[in-house]
Amino acid sequence: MITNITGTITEEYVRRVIRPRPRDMHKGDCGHVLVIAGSAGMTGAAWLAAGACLRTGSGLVYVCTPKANFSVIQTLAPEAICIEWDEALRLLSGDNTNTGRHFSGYDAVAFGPGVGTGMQSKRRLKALLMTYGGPLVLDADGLNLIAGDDELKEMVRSYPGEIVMTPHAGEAVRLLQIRETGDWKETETRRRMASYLEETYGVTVVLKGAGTLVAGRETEDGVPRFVMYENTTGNPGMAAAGSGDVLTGVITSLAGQGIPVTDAAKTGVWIHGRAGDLAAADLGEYGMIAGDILRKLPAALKPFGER
Ligand SMILES: NC(=O)C1=CN([C@@H]2O[C@H](COP(=O)(O)OP(=O)(O)OC[C@H]3O[C@@H](n4cnc5c(N)ncnc54)[C@H](O)[C@@H]3O)[C@@H](O)[C@H]2O)[C@@H](O)CC1
Ligand SMILES: Nc1ncnc2c1ncn2[C@@H]1O[C@H](COP(=O)(O)OP(=O)(O)O)[C@@H](O)[C@H]1O
Ligand SMILES: [Mg+2]
Repeated sequence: MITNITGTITEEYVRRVIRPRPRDMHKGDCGHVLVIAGSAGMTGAAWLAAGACLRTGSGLVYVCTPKANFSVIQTLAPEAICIEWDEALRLLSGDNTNTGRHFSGYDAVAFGPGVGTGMQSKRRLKALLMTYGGPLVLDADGLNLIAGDDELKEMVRSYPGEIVMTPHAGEAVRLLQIRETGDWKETETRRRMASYLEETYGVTVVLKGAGTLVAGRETEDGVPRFVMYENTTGNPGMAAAGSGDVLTGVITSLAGQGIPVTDAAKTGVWIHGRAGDLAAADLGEYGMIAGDILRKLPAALKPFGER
């Protein structure tokens, strides 16, 4: 297991990934994404993740959430399209009849924030892994479901497309089924967890927290090699409910815009942390909430879109 850091995620790097938009771009070029999130009492998780997709530049954002959440999400983010699971699955499997529009499929999908860990969520995650083969971001209850089900673990390992997992330390320990005796905040422990998760699941891993780590593979001279980067943005004001749901949306949006998932993960954590830093500068680390990080995403992204 490699625990050396390849480097840090810097503004210069982000500038290479997020480019000014071509003048003739249209919304079909910016990614159609699907966010599967929320449950009764957890509307916020769905709004924060879907809102972050919109604010990161996705062309079209579908939110799959229980019907009871629709009116809240349509009020907070009327730009998003709310759908129920049956329709999401139909579109995932390429059936676009009855949509009244041309629909060529989702460019990226997120699964997990606030969906719960019951049988219904488990069945849906299995159906998603079997039906969809594109870029997939797994967070929160998506990760908790995988941690408790060997069949899901195998489905993740054999998934034909690219996956990003975004655990916090508590979720990482569940996924690794370890009884971590070291300090979860200790640098070496965090690096070992990120590296081991990447190796175990064969996915890009975003181990969240102060100094978020991104572990994955990058190809050099045609050969994939293990890489691990540490983020340089963010602050303790982000230790607030829903901050991670915003990150899920940012990474999903970038992946849906065609950025390879390890780059989407690296760029996403930097932008998300920068938005958190802008929120802290305005409001302070005590009073800021996840919605403030979401509202600062445009300011965090703005310099990279300027010609
Ligand atoms: N408004 C909403 O709808 C919200 C919904 N949420 C959803 O609530 C569900 C439960 O997620 P939680 O993460 O709260 O619960 P978890 O039980 O997964 O994680 C919290 C536990 O992990 C421990 N932990 C250790 N290291 C940690 C670290 N570095 N960061 C965070 N926790 C660490 C904490 O002490 C705590 O005991 C998820 O589905 C999540 O998406 C949350 O995102 C909060 C907001
Ligand atoms: N002390 C900190 N410094 C920097 N970033 C932090 C800090 N605490 C939390 N964060 C960030 O906030 C987010 C929290 O995500 P998560 O634990 O999943 O919250 P939630 O599930 O409530 O949305 C992560 O992106 C994490 O990196
Ligand atoms: Mg979370």
